Amino acid sequence: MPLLAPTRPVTPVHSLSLLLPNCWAYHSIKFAQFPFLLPRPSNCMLGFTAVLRRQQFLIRALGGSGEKVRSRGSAAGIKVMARGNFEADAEKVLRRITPALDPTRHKGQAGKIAVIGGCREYTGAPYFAAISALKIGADLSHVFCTRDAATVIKSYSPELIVHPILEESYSVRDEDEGFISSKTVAEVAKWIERFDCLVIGPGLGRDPFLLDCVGEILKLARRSNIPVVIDGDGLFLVTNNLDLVSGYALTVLTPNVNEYKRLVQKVLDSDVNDQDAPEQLLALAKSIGGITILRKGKSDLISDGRTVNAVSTFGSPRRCGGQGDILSGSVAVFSSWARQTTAEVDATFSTSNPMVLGCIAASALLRKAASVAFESNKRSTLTTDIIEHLGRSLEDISPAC
Ligand SMILES: NC(=O)C1=CN([C@@H]2O[C@H](COP(=O)(O)OP(=O)(O)OC[C@H]3O[C@@H](n4cnc5c(N)ncnc54)[C@H](OP(=O)(O)O)[C@@H]3O)[C@@H](O)[C@H]2O)[C@@H](O)CC1
Ligand SMILES: Nc1ncnc2c1ncn2[C@@H]1O[C@H](COP(=O)(O)OP(=O)(O)OP(=O)(O)O)[C@@H](O)[C@H]1O
Ligand SMILES: [Mg+2]
Repeated sequence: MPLLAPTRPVTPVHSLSLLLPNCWAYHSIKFAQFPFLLPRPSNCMLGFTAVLRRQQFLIRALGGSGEKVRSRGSAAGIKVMARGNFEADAEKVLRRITPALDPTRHKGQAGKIAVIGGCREYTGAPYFAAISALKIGADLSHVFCTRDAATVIKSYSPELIVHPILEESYSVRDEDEGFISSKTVAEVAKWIERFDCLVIGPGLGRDPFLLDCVGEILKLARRSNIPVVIDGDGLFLVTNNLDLVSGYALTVLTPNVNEYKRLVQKVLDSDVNDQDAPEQLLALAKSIGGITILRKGKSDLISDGRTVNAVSTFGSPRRCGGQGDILSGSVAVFSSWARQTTAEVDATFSTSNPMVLGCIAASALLRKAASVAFESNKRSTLTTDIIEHLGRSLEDISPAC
């Protein structure tokens, strides 16, 4: 059965949660809008078996035991936690992590983001990611790209700080590669400590020399403890060099359908299984050492190897290119805010992984903005239209004052 092809209409109130003690104060596993996890009158027994099988899988995957599941029980005696509508939770996450516009704060405190991407072919993707970060409320947004892409990206917006430092093979002689690579990494090193998060990959391209340099930048980010969101061609790099991120908890991967397929094949040596999508994602994130993965699709699924969350609010039926780039820039901002929030504001909130919270918030906001943009633009909705609605959509959920 396809992941989200319910045989009957469902509202998003179906939610299955297991609460397990672990090193976060607790972990909730929620499957919003996975109606196939719930028993149906027509295939009741099969439904129960599937629920039990999946619960047991998750409990095993988390190293817990069946007794630890807290339950209100269900009519059928199956341990199902009914924790309400997930979509409401996503808005709550957005409200909790979005910082107040405090006049005592100085420039930079609402977020400094850098996008590593942009080459001869792709200048739109890094622009979309970087400008989305600003439109949501980050203070500064940098782009590190190739020389060819830099002038183009600058011309899109004077708001972005653009560094033309990356080089592709065609512009570098073989004997200069070592020197150029060190120079490139040194340029990024001058800045890296100032950034709250790097977005690596939108519009990066697949030039082998350039990807090698970006691998070194990723190692530098990891040594410096800077969070990273890996998207687009950054995922191509990481899928072929898993050690770059394995076990680095401040990593978020945001694969689309193709990128996810490659990742699953490489890491789990299997095909994508839409029937057991949450379990497979959980296993994948766990196999890469507990990094966070946001699997994009009709329903966005998010896991850090301990929890699985879904964001399923309807966005827009338009699938124009660039929406994933908005998402990666947004995850960078929201996860940075979530890290600040957990440290400064709410002790009980620190029980949740800020990278996961950032993904939930970004996914919910993008979907809302896409839906509003589609309302007025219909079939001609473009990524730039969605970006224009990010601010208003966030304002509706979390007013600035
Ligand atoms: N306006 C812009 O600037 C936008 C730019 N964008 C940027 O585009 C880049 C690719 O992202 P995408 O989303 O097209 O990748 P995806 O769905 O995996 O591939 C689709 C098919 O294409 C192929 N393929 C891709 N790249 C290839 C390459 N370099 N060389 C050869 N083949 C390549 C791929 O083949 P495969 O890898 O499966 O062999 C698959 O069949 C990425 O940097 C993204 O950020 C987007 O964000 C949109 C807006
Ligand atoms: N079938 C779908 N229905 C509704 N929303 C979707 C669907 N597929 C993707 N999305 C949403 O669109 C956003 C972008 O996902 P998509 O899969 O298009 O990324 P992408 O291919 O990386 O995009 P980009 O063109 O920027 O590279 C995600 O937030 C996702 O939730
Ligand atoms: Mg993409």
